[in-house]
Amino acid sequence: MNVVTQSHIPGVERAYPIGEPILELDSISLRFGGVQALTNISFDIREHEVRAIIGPNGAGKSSMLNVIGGLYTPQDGTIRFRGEKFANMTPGKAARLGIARTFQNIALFKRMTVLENIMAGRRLFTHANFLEVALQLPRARREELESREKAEEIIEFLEIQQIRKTQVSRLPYGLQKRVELGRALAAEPQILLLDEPMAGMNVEEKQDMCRFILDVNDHYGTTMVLIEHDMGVVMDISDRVVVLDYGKKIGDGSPAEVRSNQDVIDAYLGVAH
Ligand SMILES: Nc1ncnc2c1ncn2[C@@H]1O[C@H](COP(=O)(O)OP(=O)(O)OP(=O)(O)O)[C@@H](O)[C@H]1O
Repeated sequence: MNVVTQSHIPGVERAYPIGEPILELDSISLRFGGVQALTNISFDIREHEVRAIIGPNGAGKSSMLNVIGGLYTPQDGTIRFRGEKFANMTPGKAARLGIARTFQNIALFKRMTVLENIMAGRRLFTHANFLEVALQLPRARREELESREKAEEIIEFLEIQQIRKTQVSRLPYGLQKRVELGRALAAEPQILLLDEPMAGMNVEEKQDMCRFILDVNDHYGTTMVLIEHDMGVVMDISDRVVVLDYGKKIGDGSPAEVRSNQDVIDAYLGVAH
């Protein structure tokens, strides 16, 4: 197997070399009434890699992410996570397996602060009931402290200390996206699904987001699956790219391989986006 040991920083060894497939999608087909959103799609995602899904509008990228995250159940095909077969993934199962995601339209609690939003991402790790929290019983206090500690670590990592007590609705779009990344990280995911993490950002915000995606991958070893329209961004930060068009897979490989694939050039790269 071709193990990639090169870090995203040239000349530096990767702390988490790319490993075996952690997620395998086999012959996935998904229909909405008469619309065939995905047709017989198979590909895998290796542990610790940055994997991109690209394709023109309506190609099926979001549908694919929603199948992985358990929001959509495909009519055909299977998903394997660390070799275990799942005919029907659900959002709850995905979360328990360590699959977290961000959304195209920011899904934060707008009236809460940055810190509170990131702490909200810890809910998988908190078990205290309402009464325990209200009475501040030992388990509730301990969980609250752990959540806060983890949230503060993430805030420092994402360089958002200055806004930790700011209400999210007051933040510019690019920073809200960074907070959303932080909230997903609070769940300590093994796989992070990013739905157009750079959409609507200016060049500077995009550069920042790219850096944080690579930093997260380098520092935590988190496997990343991202959908992105900006081809430049995808080619710069991805280890491997899968290309969809009209719900079918037309390319799969390294950025260089995908770039020189004629079907991809015809279907996607030749089209102005
Ligand atoms: N919930 C749904 N109900 C009905 N049709 C849907 C649904 N979700 C997606 N589709 C259809 O499935 C096809 C693939 O859509 P999808 O959103 O997955 O593509 P995409 O590549 O993410 O597009 P975009 O880049 O525009 O977001 C489209 O024809 C779309 O209209």
